[in-house]
Amino acid sequence: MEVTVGTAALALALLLLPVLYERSGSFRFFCKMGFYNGWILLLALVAIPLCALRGRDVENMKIIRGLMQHVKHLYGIRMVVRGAQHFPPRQPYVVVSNHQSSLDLLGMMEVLPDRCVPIAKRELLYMGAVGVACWLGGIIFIDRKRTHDAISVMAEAAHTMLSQDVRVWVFPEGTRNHSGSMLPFKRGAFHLAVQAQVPVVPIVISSYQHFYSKRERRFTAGQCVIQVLPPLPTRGLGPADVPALTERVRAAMLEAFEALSAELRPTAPPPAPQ
Ligand SMILES: CCCCC/C=C\C/C=C\CCCCCCCC(=O)SCCNC(=O)CCNC(=O)[C@H](O)C(C)(C)COP(=O)(O)OP(=O)(O)OC[C@H]1O[C@@H](n2cnc3c(N)ncnc32)[C@H](O)[C@@H]1OP(=O)(O)O
Ligand SMILES: CCCCCCCC/C=C\CCCCCCCC(=O)OC[C@@H](O)COP(=O)(O)O
Repeated sequence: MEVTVGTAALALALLLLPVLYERSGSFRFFCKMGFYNGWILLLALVAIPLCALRGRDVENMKIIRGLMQHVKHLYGIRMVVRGAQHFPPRQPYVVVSNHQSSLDLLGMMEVLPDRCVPIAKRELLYMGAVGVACWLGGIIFIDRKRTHDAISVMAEAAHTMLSQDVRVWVFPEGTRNHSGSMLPFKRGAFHLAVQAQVPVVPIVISSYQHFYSKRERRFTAGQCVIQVLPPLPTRGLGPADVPALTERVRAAMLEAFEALSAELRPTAPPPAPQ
């Protein structure tokens, strides 16, 4: 009898789910984000054996990129890349980009150059299969609570970039930022570029506000522009130049971010005729 009641309750709940999905924006939001995380976890399980054939290797980022590129279609997100010609050919560089949400992975995978690894917080390592896939992809992990250790890891990265022809992708805001602007930039990425004497390539991912908002629990289809800005050389610069370089790059990125936000903002409907 208990089994029958339980089964009936489960069947009813399953029947109600599509209704709830249709009627509740919040429920839809949580379903979409849950599926996003679950799907990435599943993709990581596919990526692990493929990447393990090489061991920990930057070339594995091509596998991760390839496996991730369809995800935007599942959500109806159209991605437009502008300025891809600005990527310097055949040389190491440091990419810096704004960081709004875990959705940034989609934009990153859209433009990720070959032999380019992100710098990520070490907590990602403990996300089960995702952590293992990230490790196999050669992602560089830093402990944000230990500044001295993080700086050592980045100094080592400067060496690796030159000796192994590797590019590095950093989110200089250091954390996700949903404010609709950009946080002050931390200087690690710019020290890294100056230490390795390689250019900084700024990338701006347009605001998600018109199709995604964590606060409002809104996630619909939409368009995202990924704008690659002209690289800034660092040859001849030293540690004393890092603050000015940081501010120059942030100002250029903020200007591009605001221009994209204005361009993509849905235009208000025309006023109703009197
Ligand atoms: C298909 C299968 C899929 C499976 C896998 C699925 C998905 C994975 C795929 C891809 C993964 C993508 C990765 C995801 C992205 C994750 C993004 C993140 O994790 S963001 C968070 C981590 N990143 C950062 O924090 C980078 C930015 N931070 C910095 O650069 C910081 O400066 C810092 C180095 C971390 C240190 O920060 P802290 O707050 O502790 O200190 P300060 O910034 O105030 O710096 C103190 C002082 O030190 C100087 N400094 C900084 N760096 C250096 C350096 N390298 N060398 C010398 N000096 C340095 C700095 O200038 C300050 O001094 P001063 O105040 O005098 O200027
Ligand atoms: C055995 C443990 C199993 C745990 C399973 C966890 C499952 C998680 C599954 C998929 C997660 C997919 C998203 C991973 C990539 C997220 C990248 C990201 O955006 O990181 C945030 C980081 O930039 C800044 O962090 P904070 O904003 O400071 O916070």
